Amino acid sequence: MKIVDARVIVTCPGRNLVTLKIETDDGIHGIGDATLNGRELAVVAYLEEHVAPALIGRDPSCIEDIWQFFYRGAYWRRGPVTMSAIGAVDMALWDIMGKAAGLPLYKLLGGKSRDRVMVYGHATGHDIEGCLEEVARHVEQGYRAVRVQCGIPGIASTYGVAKRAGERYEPADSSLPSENVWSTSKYLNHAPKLFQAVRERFGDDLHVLHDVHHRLTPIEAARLGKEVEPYHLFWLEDCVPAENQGAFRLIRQHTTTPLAVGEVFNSIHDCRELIESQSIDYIRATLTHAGGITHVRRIAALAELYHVRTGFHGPTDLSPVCMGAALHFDTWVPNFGIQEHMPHSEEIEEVFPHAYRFEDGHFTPGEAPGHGVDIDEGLAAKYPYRRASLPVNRLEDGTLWHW
Ligand SMILES: O=C(O)C(=O)C[C@H](O)[C@H](O)CO
Ligand SMILES: [Mg+2]
Repeated sequence: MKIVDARVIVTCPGRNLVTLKIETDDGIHGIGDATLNGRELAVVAYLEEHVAPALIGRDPSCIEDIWQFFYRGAYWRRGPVTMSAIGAVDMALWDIMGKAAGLPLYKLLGGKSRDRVMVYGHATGHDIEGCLEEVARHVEQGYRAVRVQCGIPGIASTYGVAKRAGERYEPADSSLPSENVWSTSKYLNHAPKLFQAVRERFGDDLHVLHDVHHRLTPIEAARLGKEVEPYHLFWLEDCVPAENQGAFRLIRQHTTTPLAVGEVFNSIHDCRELIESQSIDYIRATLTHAGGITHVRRIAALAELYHVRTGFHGPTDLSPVCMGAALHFDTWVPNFGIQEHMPHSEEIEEVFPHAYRFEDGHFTPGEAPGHGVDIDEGLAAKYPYRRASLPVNRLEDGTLWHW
């Protein structure tokens, strides 16, 4: 089998999504997600100029060699643009090989380690009461695990809170970055009250998660982790920016609240120290942004040695293609923890027909060969690209902060 075509499809059914489609001479095609939120066209250019032409004529079954070719062979290693491009190629090749073998991807990876994949949904509210209503809605839908985020008194807007009640939260909310204001002290005073209210209303069994979105310093994160211990969070996510992996040791020394990190990581080198020092509990690096299945399974294997489990990033800025591939990975990987789930809009679901299904707080990947997700190119063409940027964040005195 040989690759005869590789092309990039950009579509914006409510948000930009980038898909690589690889076709072979025996009529099998595979697709991969290459969406890098707010920087979509950078990956498109990388794929179109440097990757797609070099794929033509290659044997798609040489998944490892093709991965090495684009990683080592590029000389300029790592980074979100390169690794998202490699991730899309890798996902598409696994899809092709699953279809060629007539097997769902999880069987190629090593088979089922579980019957279904637990996911967490997002509850967001302008205040604690609004958030509790959203938690209740998720519980009614069957979710066993819910991420809770709410507005902070005295701060006009913050990460994870939808503009209007009942609306979906989409962070890439304007053409150029909108500006948020942040106050660590107001946040730290308020956040524990939310978890207390969730426990009082929903009891002990619900898994409760929270995303700090990189805003604290290590000692502030240590304070938060320690203060919220009575509420038994499933995890506290991205409590500090993680360029300094050693910083997590300090947080770890102070708290038993489980820590999750890694949605912005692109390679095993971004988390090796975090994992080996046993400073975290969940690794969130995704198939799309961290070099695809071939690379993320190396991360998962390292993590397994240190009792670290997977908790893949799964926002709407990753397409159903990534979600489908992730659900196969989750079904197989021995050290699975949880999978994030932000439902895509109906328009997006129509553009990407898929075999995966939600039922009772869990997903199953389906039995279709490959990852089980396809793209309706005719429909995709009806939604042209629109530039959209993630916000930036400033402290109350104007200092640019982590968003
Ligand atoms: O889903 C999460 O945990 C996020 O933090 C979502 C991110 O803000 C989003 O993917 C940025 O593109
Ligand atoms: Mg996050």
